Amino acid sequence: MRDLKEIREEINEIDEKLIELFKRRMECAKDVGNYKKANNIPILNQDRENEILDDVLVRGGEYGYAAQLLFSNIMELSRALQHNIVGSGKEMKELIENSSPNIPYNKNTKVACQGIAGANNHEATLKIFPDCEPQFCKSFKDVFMAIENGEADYGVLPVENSTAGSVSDVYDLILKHRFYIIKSLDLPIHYYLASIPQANLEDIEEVWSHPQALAQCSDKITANNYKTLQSANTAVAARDVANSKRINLAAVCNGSAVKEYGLKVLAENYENRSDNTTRFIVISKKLYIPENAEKISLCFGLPHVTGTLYSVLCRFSSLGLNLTKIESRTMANKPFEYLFYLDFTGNVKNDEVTKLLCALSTELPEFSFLGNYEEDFA
Ligand SMILES: O=C(O)C(=O)C[C@]1(C(=O)O)C=C[C@@H](O)C=C1
Repeated sequence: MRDLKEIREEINEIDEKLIELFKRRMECAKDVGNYKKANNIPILNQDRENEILDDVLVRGGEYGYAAQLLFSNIMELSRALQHNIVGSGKEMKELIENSSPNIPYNKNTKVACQGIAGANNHEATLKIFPDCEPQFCKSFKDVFMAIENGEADYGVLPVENSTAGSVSDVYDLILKHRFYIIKSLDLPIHYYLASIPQANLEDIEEVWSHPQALAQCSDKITANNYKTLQSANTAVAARDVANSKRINLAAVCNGSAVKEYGLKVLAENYENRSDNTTRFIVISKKLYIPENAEKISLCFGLPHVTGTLYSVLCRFSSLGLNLTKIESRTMANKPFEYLFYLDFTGNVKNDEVTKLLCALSTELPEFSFLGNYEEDFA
């Protein structure tokens, strides 16, 4: 067996050559970039890349697939360099530069949320916009429509719960409308099992609530063998239980709904997990990027090329930006084609981040920058 020190010396020797070759290759890519700029030729040449990848697969022998991965990353870097030379993504750059850091708000600002008084959405809305009179909408879709039609300035929406997972309807609407996300709030959610004042815990046979709340409280509901019925939201469940006058019924709802609809608390902290938290976002037609923004959201489709998602993720991680969320949703009318929604840590004030977004905006189909915002914790 060879001595470790000796092998490492050989690796150092090879790396020295590799780095020189890599630098030479990047200089060539730069020259091609200048040529493409002068002749108005697109940066990406998929046929040329495929030709190179096919070639390295064969020449790489037993390391053929690894060699393909290496070269697809090298070409990704070479394209990134060329995008800089050409000045791709001007619109993206302007969009970011023209955004304002302060989110305007006073008590007359129109804020839309789904549900009725006492719902979790209402609570989140008041936490973010303390003195506002929310415009209650029947559905998440109506919140988006209120923004679309200019009836509301902002919309507050739940996107994810720590127990029950993503609110997929909201992600579908985000991808459809592509409004900007200008803030997020993590709100701890505690539930009560509540009934009309005449009822006792032993009387309960059936529980009403929103499907997400039923999922977040599934342990106790299942243990008690309760029948469940889905409501439009937790406050609607509370209101309907109050109106039903039935003693065998209870709602899973929050403290505001208990008060709002005069219910009796039968059990507290009904959620499966004590750290039960829901993440809400604020959407807006106008882009605001606060000074201390720390989360970047974007979405895109993928060209039918092996490893594209991987190489896009690599480009973020090479800038030290971590992926914190990824959702894939099927495209409308295109079975088995996907749109991706992603959250990364980071701030677009970093020049390298803006350059990356500019490059991606010209390379990826259906690309949208959805915002760069602060994350608050209630
Ligand atoms: O040959 C080109 O057109 C280049 O720009 C070079 C290169 C490469 O790095 O090999 C980079 C981008 C293209 O998509 C194809 C190939």
